[in-house]
Amino acid sequence: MTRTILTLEQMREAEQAAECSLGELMERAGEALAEAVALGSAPRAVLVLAGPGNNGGDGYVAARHLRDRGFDVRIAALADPKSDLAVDARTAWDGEVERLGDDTKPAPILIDCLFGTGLSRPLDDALAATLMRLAERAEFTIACDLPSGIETDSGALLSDVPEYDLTLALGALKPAHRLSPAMRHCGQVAVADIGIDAASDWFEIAEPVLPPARPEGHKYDRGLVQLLAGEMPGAIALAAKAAARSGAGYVRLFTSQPIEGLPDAIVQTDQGSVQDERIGCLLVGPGMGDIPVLITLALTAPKPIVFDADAIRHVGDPERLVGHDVILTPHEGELKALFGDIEGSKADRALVAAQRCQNVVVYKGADTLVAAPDGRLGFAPPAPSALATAGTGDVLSGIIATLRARGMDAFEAACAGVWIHGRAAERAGDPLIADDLIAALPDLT
Ligand SMILES: NC(=O)C1=CN([C@@H]2O[C@H](COP(=O)(O)OP(=O)(O)OC[C@H]3O[C@@H](n4cnc5c(N)ncnc54)[C@H](OP(=O)(O)O)[C@@H]3O)[C@@H](O)[C@H]2O)[C@@H](O)CC1
Ligand SMILES: Nc1ncnc2c1ncn2[C@@H]1O[C@H](COP(=O)(O)OP(=O)(O)O)[C@@H](O)[C@H]1O
Ligand SMILES: [K+]
Repeated sequence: MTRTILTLEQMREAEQAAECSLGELMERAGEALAEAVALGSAPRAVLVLAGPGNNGGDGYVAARHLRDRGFDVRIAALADPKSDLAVDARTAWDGEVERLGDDTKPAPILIDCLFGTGLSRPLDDALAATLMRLAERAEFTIACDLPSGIETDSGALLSDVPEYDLTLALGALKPAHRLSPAMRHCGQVAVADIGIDAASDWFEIAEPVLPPARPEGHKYDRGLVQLLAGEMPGAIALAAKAAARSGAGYVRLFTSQPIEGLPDAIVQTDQGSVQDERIGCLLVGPGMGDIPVLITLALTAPKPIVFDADAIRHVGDPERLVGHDVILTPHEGELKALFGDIEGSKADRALVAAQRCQNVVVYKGADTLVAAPDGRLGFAPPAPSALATAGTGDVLSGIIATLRARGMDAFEAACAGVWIHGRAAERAGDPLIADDLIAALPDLT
């Protein structure tokens, strides 16, 4: 299922537009938090850390519901509640409230309700140290909405942040749940439906629906991927094999020097034209090296193109791509080489890049984003860090080129490719080499 992602501003608008009162939203949030804890653990000792805002308010509500479910609940508050809603929630809790500090005793279950989307500055050192200590001593840690210390729109860590077992996002995911470095601190991320109903162009990329192959179809129906080889045979071989194993009907490689060890089914030729009507998608960049003329050649083709790796560095001016049908797959360095320094969060940078070249941009990294020029932004679910090894990007561009050749729209193909790539990595294990991803592709495509 696709999960919506809302920024701080969108979240606040959605809260105001909700059909029920804000108090009711908080009641549902706290109840959902208690439910999540009860699902993860039999009744035992719980410590709720409550901040001064509405995140703290959620904590008082959760405490009440957990006590009703038989949990032995303590609350440690950083300060008295400041917001009206939090004051009401505090009033409805008739148990004791400890003052949070160096001497606060840990409990096996820790619920962090210190700060959520309203965090405006780093936690002070003593508070961050107390939070780290209590999280280390707990057996099950759960963050309400966001781990405290995380900036919701950028995913930045403003101070030391524990790694939680579970984060319960209220109403919708926030960008930080799917941006680095924050996302690795969230653990499993569940969304509580509290009655917020907001549409957004931002979402978490979900399992794709791939185009079915026509039973009576021929090889071109399944997609002809045309690769333009350059100087480095290893990278182009990975991309070609990934394209073939993603279900392309035909993978053809224009190369002046045949590459040894490729399956015979991948046709290698030094003849041919990028004008061939049957081409479903061109792929240029993996193993390209310093042959910029390949970009000029590819841009004469009236067909979709994937530009990866060296091809991205050699485009020169992003506006050169306007009017063409291109997917770009840059990592951080390649994005910077083509677009220069762009201000803002990774999400902002991805969208500015897509706008400037008027094409789909797959902005890779530990967090990968897929941006469209119309403002759609897909956030990849977490993928194994074992992907940080040479050649995995070549595999990704091969997958995306095939999905494009199979007839998927550029944005859909890019999102689907990113999702499949991450799941292939999960199957390949840790450590992995890029070739292992290819072996996992047939089951996923
Ligand atoms: N969205 C929804 O539909 C619903 C949202 N709900 C919940 O509301 C949460 C957002 O609540 P929120 O806006 O009150 O902000 P919150 O995160 O509690 O923190 C603000 C307080 O902390 C303070 N403060 C900030 N940084 C600080 C620091 N470093 N060190 C010390 N203090 C610091 C700040 O003070 P100030 O900056 O004003 O000085 C202010 O007092 C959201 O995450 C979700 O849990 C649900 O209840 C209902 C449905
Ligand atoms: N720490 C990480 N966690 C998850 N995925 C990662 C991480 N580092 C890199 N990746 C993914 O691995 C791939 C690396 O691609 P790229 O940087 O182009 O490498 P190469 O050029 O060697 O193939 C990208 O899909 C990227 O999103
Ligand atoms: K929190």
